[in-house]
Amino acid sequence: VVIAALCVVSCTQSTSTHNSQEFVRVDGQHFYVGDKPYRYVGANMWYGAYLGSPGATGDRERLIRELDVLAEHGITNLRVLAASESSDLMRAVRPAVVNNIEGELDNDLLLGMDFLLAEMAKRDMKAVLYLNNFWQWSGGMSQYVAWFTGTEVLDPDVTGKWNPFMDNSARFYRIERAQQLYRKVIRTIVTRTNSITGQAYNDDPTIMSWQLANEPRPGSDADGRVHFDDFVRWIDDTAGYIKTLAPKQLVSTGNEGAMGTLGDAELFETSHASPNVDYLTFHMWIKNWSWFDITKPEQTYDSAVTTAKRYLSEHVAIAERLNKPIVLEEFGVERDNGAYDHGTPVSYRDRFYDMVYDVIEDNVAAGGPFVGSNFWAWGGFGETDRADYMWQKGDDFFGDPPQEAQGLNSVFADDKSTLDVIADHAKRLPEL
Ligand SMILES: O=C1NC[C@H](CO)[C@@H](O)[C@@H]1O
Repeated sequence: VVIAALCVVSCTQSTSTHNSQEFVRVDGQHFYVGDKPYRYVGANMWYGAYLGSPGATGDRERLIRELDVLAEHGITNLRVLAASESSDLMRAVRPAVVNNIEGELDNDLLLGMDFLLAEMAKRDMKAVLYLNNFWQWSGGMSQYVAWFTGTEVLDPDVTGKWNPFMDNSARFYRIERAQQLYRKVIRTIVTRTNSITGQAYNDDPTIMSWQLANEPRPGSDADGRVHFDDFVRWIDDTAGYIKTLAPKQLVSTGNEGAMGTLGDAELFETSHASPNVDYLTFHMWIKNWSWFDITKPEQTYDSAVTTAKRYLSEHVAIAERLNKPIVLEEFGVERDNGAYDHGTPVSYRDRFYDMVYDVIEDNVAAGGPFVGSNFWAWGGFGETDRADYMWQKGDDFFGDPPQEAQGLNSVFADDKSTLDVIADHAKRLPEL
C-alpha cells in the first residue's frame, strides 16, 4: 500500500511535471488550449503505439528520435491508430490490439500507447486516436463483421474488388454484437490508466480527440446509400457514448468528407451535424481519386490543384454552416515518377503541401474554421529491402500501412525539402 501511495504521488507529480498542458476545447469554429487559439501542423503516424511497445514490434529508440525530429519542425499533432483487430486479411498489420471476438487485448501494444503518450506529453504534442478502421490494413470493421457473422471478409487485396468489401465493412454499423465488442474496446482504452505516467487516458490533455475510425463510410458509392441512416445513427450514438466516457476530450469521426459519404457533400453535412461530433475532419487524395497522375504530372497537376482547391473550399463552407472547426487530417502525394526510395525527388509533393498550407493560412488569417492539418504520412527512419516494397510481419513500419508500397506517401526524416515546407508553415501559423 505504501509503495502504491508513493507511486501515485510520484507518478502524479511526474505527470504534472511533464504534462502542464490543458485540454483542447472547441468554441464555435475554433480550437483553444487555455485561452489561446489552437491551430496545428500535424502528421499521420499510424504506427506510433507499435513502435512504443516493449514487445516484438517496439523500437523505442527510433520512436524517440522521430518525435524529436517532428517537434523540431513544429509538427505537434499526431494522428495514431489506437485499435487494430487480428485478421486473416492479407495486408492487415500483425500483431493487433484486439486479439479475438472475446475482446482480449494485446498488452504490449497497450503499453506501447502508454509510452507514446508519455513521450508526446514531454514534447507538448497532441494526439488524435482512432478506434477502428473502415479499411483492411488493421483488420477493422470487416474483421468485426467476420467475427459476428461467420462470413468471409471479401479481402480486396485478394479479390481486387472494392465495392463488395466496402458494403461488407458497412454491415458493421448494423450488427449489435459487433457494436457491443467495439464499445467494450472503446471503454477499455478510453478509461485506461497510463502505466508510465499514472494518468487516466480520459484525463490526459495529451489526447485531443477520440476518433470513431479511420475513414468510416456509409458503404460503397454504388450501393451504400440505402444504409445512410444507419451510418448517421452510428456516428451520433457512438460519439455520444465516447462523450460519456471522456467529457474533457473531443470526439471526431475520421471521415474523408464528401468523398467519404458517397460523393455527396450534403450527406457529409447531415452526418456531421450531431452535437456529439465536436469538429469536422476531411481527407484529400488527388491520386486515389484520379485527379492527379504522377506519371503524367505536367498534364495533370494544374487541374488536380484546381479540383483540390474546390474540394477544400466546399468543406470550409460546410464547417461555417455547422459552426465547427475543420481539419484536413490526411493529404499526400507520391514521390516524383512514383518512386519509393529515400532520397528520390519529391517536387510535386512539396508543391502540393505548399498549396494546401497556403489555403489553410489564408483561412486562418481570415478567422475561418480551417485550422489544422495532418499530412499522410510520417515515415521517419523506416527502411525496407523488400523487392516488392510490401510490408511483412517484423519489417520496419512506414507511414504507408501494410496494404501499400512502403515509401508510397511516406515523408522520411531525410526528406529535407518537404520538412522545410512543413516547418515554414508551422512557423507562420501561430502569428496569423
Ligand atoms: O486512411 C487512408 N487513406 C489513404 C491512404 C493512402 O492511400 C491509405 O493508406 C489509408 O488507408
